[in-house]
Amino acid sequence: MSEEILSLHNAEIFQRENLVLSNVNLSIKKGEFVYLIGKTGSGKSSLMKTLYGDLPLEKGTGGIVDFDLTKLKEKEIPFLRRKLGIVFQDFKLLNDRTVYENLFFVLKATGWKDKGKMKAKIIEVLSKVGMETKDFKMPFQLSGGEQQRVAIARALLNDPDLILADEPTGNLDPVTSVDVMNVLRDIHNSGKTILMATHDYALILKFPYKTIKCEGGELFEVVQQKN
Ligand SMILES: Nc1ncnc2c1ncn2[C@@H]1O[C@H](COP(=O)(O)OP(=O)(O)OP(=O)(O)O)[C@@H](O)[C@H]1O
Repeated sequence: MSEEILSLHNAEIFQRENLVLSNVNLSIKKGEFVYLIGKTGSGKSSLMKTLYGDLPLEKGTGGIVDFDLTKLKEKEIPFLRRKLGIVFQDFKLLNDRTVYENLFFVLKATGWKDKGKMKAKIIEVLSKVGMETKDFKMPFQLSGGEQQRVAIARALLNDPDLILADEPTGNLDPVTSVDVMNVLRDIHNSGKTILMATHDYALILKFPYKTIKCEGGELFEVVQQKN
């Protein structure tokens, strides 16, 4: 049986005192690609935030990589995030430094010391997203799709066990979205586990993977029709 990398049992997801999702049961195994879909405001981001320790898991049980979400302490959150690669809709690159420096900054902050190894790692992850020739550019000199590629490269730096992508194509046009999705698919095909929140149904049809839907305050697995 393959290894479970994320599990939630009877979890309740809150935004402060507001219950957003209840009775949440979710299991993701190593190597899976899973979509989290649902209308705006249905709770996708709240669930993602609970998974990376931005919202506490107060009811139910949950485990992600090697961490118990019910017992997660403030000081453990950076260590949890090191095992996760997180990709956001708005890229969140530092605009005052180059692509290379953005990635170098993360490596330094996560304890890397050897400059040669850091350089090799940066080239490795940029090559995975096809951005190795643009390492000297500032983020604002890149298109949205290129910025998201760099953000995906940044998420790969510490060889994460799980990638959480919250609407990674939300700011991109349909053609660029497919481009970025091709990158995520290649990363998945190389063995990575990915949970991606999206409301882009066209992408799901083009890149079909297991799909979980947030609706009416609960989660359901969507059974995809085979044509
Ligand atoms: N910081 C907050 N404080 C209180 N309530 C919030 C907060 N952020 C979101 N909510 C509420 O929680 C519910 C779920 O929001 P969430 O952002 O998780 O939805 P979503 O499915 O990710 O939506 P979208 O697709 O628009 O990002 C909504 O009713 C929203 O109004």
